[in-house]
Amino acid sequence: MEENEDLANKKKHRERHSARWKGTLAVDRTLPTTLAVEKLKRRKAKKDSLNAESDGISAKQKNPKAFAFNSAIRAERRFRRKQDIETKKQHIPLVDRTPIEPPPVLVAVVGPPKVGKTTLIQNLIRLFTKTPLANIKGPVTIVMGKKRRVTFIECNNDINSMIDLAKVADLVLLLCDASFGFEMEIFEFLNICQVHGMPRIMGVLTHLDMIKNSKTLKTTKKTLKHRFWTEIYPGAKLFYLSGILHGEYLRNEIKNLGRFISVMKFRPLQWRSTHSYLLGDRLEDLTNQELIRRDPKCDRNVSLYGYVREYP
Ligand SMILES: Nc1nc2c(ncn2[C@@H]2O[C@H](COP(=O)(O)OP(=O)(O)OP(=O)(O)O)[C@@H](O)[C@H]2O)c(=O)[nH]1
Repeated sequence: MEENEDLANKKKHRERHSARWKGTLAVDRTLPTTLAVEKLKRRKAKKDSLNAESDGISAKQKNPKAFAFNSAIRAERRFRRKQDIETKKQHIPLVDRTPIEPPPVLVAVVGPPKVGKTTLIQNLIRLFTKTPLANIKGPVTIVMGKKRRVTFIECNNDINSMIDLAKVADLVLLLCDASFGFEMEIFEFLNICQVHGMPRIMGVLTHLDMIKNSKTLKTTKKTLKHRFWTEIYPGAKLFYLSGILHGEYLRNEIKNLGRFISVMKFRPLQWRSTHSYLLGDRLEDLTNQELIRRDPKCDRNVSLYGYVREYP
């Protein structure tokens, strides 16, 4: 009887109603989730930094082993790089002495005969001025941007012109007939450039449409590119003008080349800073015509227009 009374007094077992326990949303609370781990890590890092700050020592000082380098080679490289940067800072920086209103950038178009120099200059002039220029006599200066004027000069195929232009050109467009390959003139010009401070040089491959086989075209482009890189420097810019249509190069390719020239930055050259020069791009004879008529060999008064590029 007593036993029965005890059982009646005891609470009855009740089923759990929570969904977690019914199995549908059961989550093992003992396993930490990635979020929880992240949170813990962050809390620990904060605590560590606070501790370090309070002690007045950094985490690196506190636990140097954790910050020791893993690879001796990598550490050596890092050290060498740091030293290089420090030594570089010790050099006297190159002073850019270009005036506020700089003279036009001089672009020399160099290459063997019949390679397409005149056509290229004409196309570039047409692109920026929207006016075709049929006859090109001497240097042509055009405006390429808000702050950039460019003078194009075609280089004659003689050594004197090459030497003169190598001394004054800011940028050289080195044209090469891809169906023929690099010619002697190109190597000659590069040698001349080398002793005159080496201006910026960009290669332009023309007559690519003469190579009909696509496989040959691909290999030619590749070989010429690598040959060009060995002569200038690996990675030197080389443009491809893949064909001519109605006497003009493809508009897109010319646009690309023009854009490249218009935004190009020029480093001041050491050689130029010690060799001032005057570039006359226009010449006018002011002598009295009557005097010339009387004596064709009389002394002449000549007026030269151009820019003095003087570096004090
Ligand atoms: N098929 C083809 N013909 C071209 C290409 N580039 C130029 N030409 C032609 O080659 C000929 C010579 O071009 P020019 O621009 O006069 O060459 P140049 O280098 O100024 O010649 P010189 O002033 O005599 O040294 C022209 O008839 C052009 O149409 C090209 O990529 N493909």
